[in-house]
Amino acid sequence: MSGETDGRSILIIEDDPSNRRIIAKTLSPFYRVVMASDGSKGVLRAKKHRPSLILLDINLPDQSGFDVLKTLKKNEDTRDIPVLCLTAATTEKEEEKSLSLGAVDFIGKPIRPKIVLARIAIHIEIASQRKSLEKLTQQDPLTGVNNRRSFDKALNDETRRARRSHEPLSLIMVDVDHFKKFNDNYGHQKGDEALRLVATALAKEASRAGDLCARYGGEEFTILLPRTTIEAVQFIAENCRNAIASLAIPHAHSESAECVTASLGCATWQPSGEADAPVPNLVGLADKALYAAKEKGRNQIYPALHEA
Ligand SMILES: Nc1nc2c(ncn2[C@@H]2O[C@H](COP(=O)(O)OP(=O)(O)OP(=O)(O)O)[C@@H](O)[C@H]2O)c(=O)[nH]1
Repeated sequence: MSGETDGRSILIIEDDPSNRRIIAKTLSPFYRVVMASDGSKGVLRAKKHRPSLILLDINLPDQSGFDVLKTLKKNEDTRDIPVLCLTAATTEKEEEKSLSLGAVDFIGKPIRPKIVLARIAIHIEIASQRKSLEKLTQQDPLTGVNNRRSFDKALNDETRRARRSHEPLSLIMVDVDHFKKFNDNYGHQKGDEALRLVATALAKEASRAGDLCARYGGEEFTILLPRTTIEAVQFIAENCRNAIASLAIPHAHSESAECVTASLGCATWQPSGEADAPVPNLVGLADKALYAAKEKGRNQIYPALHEA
């Protein structure tokens, strides 16, 4: 262990002050330590601090540690945080219950500091490897932005969220213009480089929390914009178009400009509030708008054809 926290933190949910002190003293040279003396405070601090790991005492004054564990596992913000359970009365039943509710491990009291430290280190390492793997499965390897699979999932999640909140959901489809000619004249490696630059420029424009920029396939990208109105999406699309043209990647064989440009189509869904109202095919609508932008001469945006 390096002796530095590296931004990693541990939340200790334990009612016994002397145990809290021993654990905190053991951990503080290596981790930032946050403490809570009961289950309710523990859940609140877990949501607020999003610690790297939680040490959870099973016997708490206000509620059982099992209930805290259930709450943590149900909540989107805390469910992926590894939880290590602690208890004095180690019975097989308790141990089995903790693990089946989603705890990663179980430590019996009295606390043996070196064992606690070693187990924490193992579980933090596993969690960090899992995070890296998860990121890899969501990323397009060429450009580093989200991949199609990640986009499909986000579209599904955001559609459900928009239905619940009645907030608008917008989508932009982006297609690089005359890209076949770019590859044919400058080569595939230069083509790949151009796609990377375009992706980075688009990701910068879609940087609000919840926005998602993804490579939809080939030289086509998509931007998902929750809580974005039909007017706002056009503004963002125009910024994206401008950001790509401003890269000034020479494209002497384009019929639209002297540099790499893109055409963009927008679509917006404003949920009506009726629970069974049909969900529009946002990708299809944005694709139609994109086609219209291409037809009109490329290097331009085409607004949503109609409010879906
Ligand atoms: N370098 C590179 N090229 C790609 C990649 N994926 C797709 N392409 C190329 O993108 C080009 C897309 O060509 P088309 O679909 O004909 O479209 P276009 O030439 O851009 O024409 P318009 O879209 O009508 O403006 C093809 O030549 C593909 O080979 C990639 O990962 N790297």
